[in-house]
Amino acid sequence: MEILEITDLTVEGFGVAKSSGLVYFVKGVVAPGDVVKAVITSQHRNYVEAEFVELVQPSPYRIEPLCPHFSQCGGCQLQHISYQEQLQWKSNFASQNLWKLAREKVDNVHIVPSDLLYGYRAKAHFTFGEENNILNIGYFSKSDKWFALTTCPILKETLWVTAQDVLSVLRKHDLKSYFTSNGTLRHLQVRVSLLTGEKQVLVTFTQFPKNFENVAEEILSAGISSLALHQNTAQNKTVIGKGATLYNGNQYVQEQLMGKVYNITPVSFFQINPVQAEKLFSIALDYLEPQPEDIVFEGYSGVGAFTLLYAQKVKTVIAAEGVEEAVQQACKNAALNNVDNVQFLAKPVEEAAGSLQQKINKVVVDPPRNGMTQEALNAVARLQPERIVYISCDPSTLARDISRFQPFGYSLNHIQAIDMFPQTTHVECVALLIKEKL
Ligand SMILES: C[S@@+](CC[C@H](N)C(=O)[O-])C[C@H]1O[C@@H](n2cnc3c(N)ncnc32)[C@H](O)[C@@H]1O
Repeated sequence: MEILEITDLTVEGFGVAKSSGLVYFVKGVVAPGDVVKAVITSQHRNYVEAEFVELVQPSPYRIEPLCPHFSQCGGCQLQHISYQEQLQWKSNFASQNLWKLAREKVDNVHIVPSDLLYGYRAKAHFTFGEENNILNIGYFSKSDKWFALTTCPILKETLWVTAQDVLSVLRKHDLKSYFTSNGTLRHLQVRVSLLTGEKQVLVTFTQFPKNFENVAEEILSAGISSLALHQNTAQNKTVIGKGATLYNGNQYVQEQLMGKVYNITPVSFFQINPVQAEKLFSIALDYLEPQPEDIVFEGYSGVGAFTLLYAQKVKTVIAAEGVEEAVQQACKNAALNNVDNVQFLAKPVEEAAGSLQQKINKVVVDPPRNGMTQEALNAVARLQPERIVYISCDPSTLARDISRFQPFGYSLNHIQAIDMFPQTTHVECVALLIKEKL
């Protein structure tokens, strides 16, 4: 048995400790500042894996987690430490990555806190399963076992109530779950609009029930304005597959960001915490410093959530997004907001950035978690924009990409983090890269 002082947490929520020149990764509910007893589970050349056994001395940052599923769930890795300490962890995580991967020294990356510590998520997806033979909604645990939910406090209250209403309808129809009972019901996704209060539901099946029209009608009559039933036969846990989608009620719900309105379908990517997204985008807007003569290239533009916020302040925007459906949606959103100076390209950034004819003077990128490919990054750097605004949901891939932009003459000028997902280890950042004048 080892006695270890936990000094940090990994993104997965494992404790980090150092002892006798070795780094320990400790599984279990531990907090920075804890002194714990742990048992070694495997030994590697320069690190050791261990499992928490008992607390010797609790960290001063420890608090009682609000959610009864906390130890099992794995979705909220930081719920047991104070909010101030969560923010500190996120800021350190960004600083450490910037130094380790890009040799950019930024002490205490400024982080914008969230006003809501719980009840902030406007969209969630659940997996169906049975507990004591009763259909329920749940999540997969840290050890990949399905468990039924009695609550999920990071969700908006109306979202949770809507999920329960849909569940009641499905229970009446005696449907069984795919993942625990070989039935047909797979996932339930719910979104609530902060702008209109509309509720949007997506139910996925391996096979539609024979009476699906009745099921749809009953779900709609529970106060849901937009419903999609989707068929997915994939033998994995993906929500959306290749099967048909049947829309009932409205195809869209409307959401708003900084005065712009967006139609969102059940399969569109859209910010799940619109309040914090506005803070994120206003920092990105500051960094972009849009001017009437600017020609901007935006990569990974999704449904145009950020694009529409600055387009009318610049001359032209060329925006590239890899998912065709999102591009169609972006065009509709532009029209809805009378924005007519954006050309949306349904192309990967790798291809789009390399084929531009115009001189681009500013770039915005908002890639997925794994960051930019070297090919996309080269194509963007070759445009030689004077500034690049990089929106990122993973400080480690952000730092890696900053280091890849450095040989092209770019360096980090400003960076801020925004807490979009309190209680979790997710950190969103906006960075401004400026091209040095030779
Ligand atoms: C983090 S989202 C950003 C979306 C948008 N900026 C927003 O806030 O709504 C990343 C987007 O990049 C798209 N994407 C992923 N790889 C891509 C690629 N190689 N080229 C273009 N778009 C890509 C995804 O479909 C997704 O819409």
